Amino acid sequence: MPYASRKSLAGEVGLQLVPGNGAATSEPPAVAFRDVAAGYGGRTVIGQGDGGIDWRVERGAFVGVAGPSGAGKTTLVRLLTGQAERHRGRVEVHGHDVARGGTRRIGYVPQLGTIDWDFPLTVEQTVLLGGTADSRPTPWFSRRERRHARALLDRLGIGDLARRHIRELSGGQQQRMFLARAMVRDSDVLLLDEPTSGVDLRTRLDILELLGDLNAEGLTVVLTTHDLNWVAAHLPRVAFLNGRIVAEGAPADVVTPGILEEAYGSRMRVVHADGRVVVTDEYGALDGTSEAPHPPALRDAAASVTP
Ligand SMILES: Nc1ncnc2c1ncn2[C@@H]1O[C@H](COP(=O)(O)OP(=O)(O)OP(=O)(O)O)[C@@H](O)[C@H]1O
Repeated sequence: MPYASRKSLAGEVGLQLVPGNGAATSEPPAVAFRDVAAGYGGRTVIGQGDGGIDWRVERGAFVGVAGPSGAGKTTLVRLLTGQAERHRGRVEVHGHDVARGGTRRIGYVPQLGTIDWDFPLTVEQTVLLGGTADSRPTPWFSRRERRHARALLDRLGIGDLARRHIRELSGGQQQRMFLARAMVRDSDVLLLDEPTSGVDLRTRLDILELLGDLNAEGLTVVLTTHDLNWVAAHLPRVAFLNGRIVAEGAPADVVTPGILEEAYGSRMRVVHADGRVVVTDEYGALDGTSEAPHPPALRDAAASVTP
């Protein structure tokens, strides 16, 4: 189900969704970057120069962070998990400074390509280990923890794979396992680093549906992606990053040739057709990162549009 329809459904059952940044609330945002610069070995890769990154994600938002390779997307995510070198500024999760243990409410789904799949772990063990970042009295897991992990795996549709070795999973199943791992700590902010990479179209849609359900239940979702058309078609909000936040807003407002050129440094065309926004390269071919299907009307429009 597309995200927009899902929100209507949530509305029908009385769920109060915050559709994205800008919603009025007196509570601190789910995520806040305040004048932040960060990088590696002393080299600043985001927030260079005088202007650090100022960015906030409101509670209940569902936002995709897009930008070219090397733009700092993973670094931005790592700042939220306390794994990146912060050169200045402050990063907060629900008003708590990440540098002072504020990562407790963050659930993180890493890029699948960064995982050592030969590590001798079962699916259930991987999920359980997601809950052990805080100090625990015993090195083993309680029955309650196991039940919780099993319930999450069941909910994500892979309960029957709990005893399998992690290497035996498909890409979509791996994503679900890491989602369960991210949720096992009762996180209310989910961070996903490129969940659309290396999985097929069906799996992308399944992941989107799952994330939409979790978001409808109140979780804040922030993901990074290279897939512009997937973001434009399905997410309510997108932020473009290239060392700094270039623009942020609803796809219809910020997926524009000018902003794309500023973020990516190259000319792209943007087609509006059938109520959707589609990015193509300068020859009119659909953005190569996307496998999203597009109706013939979009392709015709893509072929005829001028930049
Ligand atoms: N561990 C590291 N040590 C040194 N430099 C790093 C490290 N990780 C990333 N970088 C550099 O930081 C910059 C930003 O990298 P980052 O991985 O955050 O970008 P990205 O937008 O996620 O890229 P991609 O889309 O290719 O994954 C790049 O120039 C990269 O080479």
